[in-house]
Amino acid sequence: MTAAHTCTLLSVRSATRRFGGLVAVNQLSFDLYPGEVVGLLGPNGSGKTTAMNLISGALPAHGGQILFNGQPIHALKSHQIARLGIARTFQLVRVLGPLSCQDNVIAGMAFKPRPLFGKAAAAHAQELLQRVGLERHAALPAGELTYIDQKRLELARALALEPRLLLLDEWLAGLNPTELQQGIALIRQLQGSGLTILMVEHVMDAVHALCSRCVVMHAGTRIAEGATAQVLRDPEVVRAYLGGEEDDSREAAHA
Ligand SMILES: Nc1ncnc2c1ncn2[C@@H]1O[C@H](COP(=O)(O)OP(=O)(O)OP(=O)(O)O)[C@@H](O)[C@H]1O
Repeated sequence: MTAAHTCTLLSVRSATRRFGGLVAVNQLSFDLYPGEVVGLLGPNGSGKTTAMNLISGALPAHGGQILFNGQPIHALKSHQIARLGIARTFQLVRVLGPLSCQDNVIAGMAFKPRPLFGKAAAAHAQELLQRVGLERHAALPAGELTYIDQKRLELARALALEPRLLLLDEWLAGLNPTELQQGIALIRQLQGSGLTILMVEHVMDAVHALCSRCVVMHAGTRIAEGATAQVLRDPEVVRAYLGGEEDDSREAAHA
């Protein structure tokens, strides 16, 4: 085993997922190393969210392996994967609207390896709310937050798991330019704390600012991987993005 292998945090190996005749993720492979922020890119429908769902256990894979810290996780349930240290946010924000922000974060703690209760949970929730800039809203029902603040709350709830790997699915989408800069700064802070982050992102300014490396998918397949600037100049990547919506070729090719 090489040195690179011994320090791999996540290893996706030929992961495959079909929906009927459609191969949404086709033999996808890539590794993540501790402390990296890596972009998972590709045009709409290329399989990015499905790949995130395979890693987090929201969907079972139909082939391949996913190892976290050397341990196979592809056959585990999502709550077991969360306990091992993988947390995520969703493309469409999922906060518990009627509950206070503090209670939303406490709900996230139920899945952490050493759950906290009572005052200890409340104090930790307050720390997490502070970390994402929501400390003044602890008692507010989550449904009353603005869109970016709901995103911040979802992040605090993911951090409540004390993850080693954070999966962000278009966390920066829909933010105005000021909010985007705040969001980028927040992700940078998380990276500074040693967290490893895999982010699906269409906002290229954010990808350039945050991701040292990118994996690019098209029609379910990895078409490029490497340093961000280099990958984004790759003619196949440019073609995939300029090509617009996915065609049906993978159905024909892989059914
Ligand atoms: N639950 C599902 N049932 C059937 N098809 C699905 C399902 N989820 C995803 N797909 C299909 O799988 C393909 C990949 O979808 P996926 O959402 O992973 O792409 P994506 O790259 O995340 O797209 P976007 O950038 O638009 O979010 C698409 O053709 C999509 O329609």
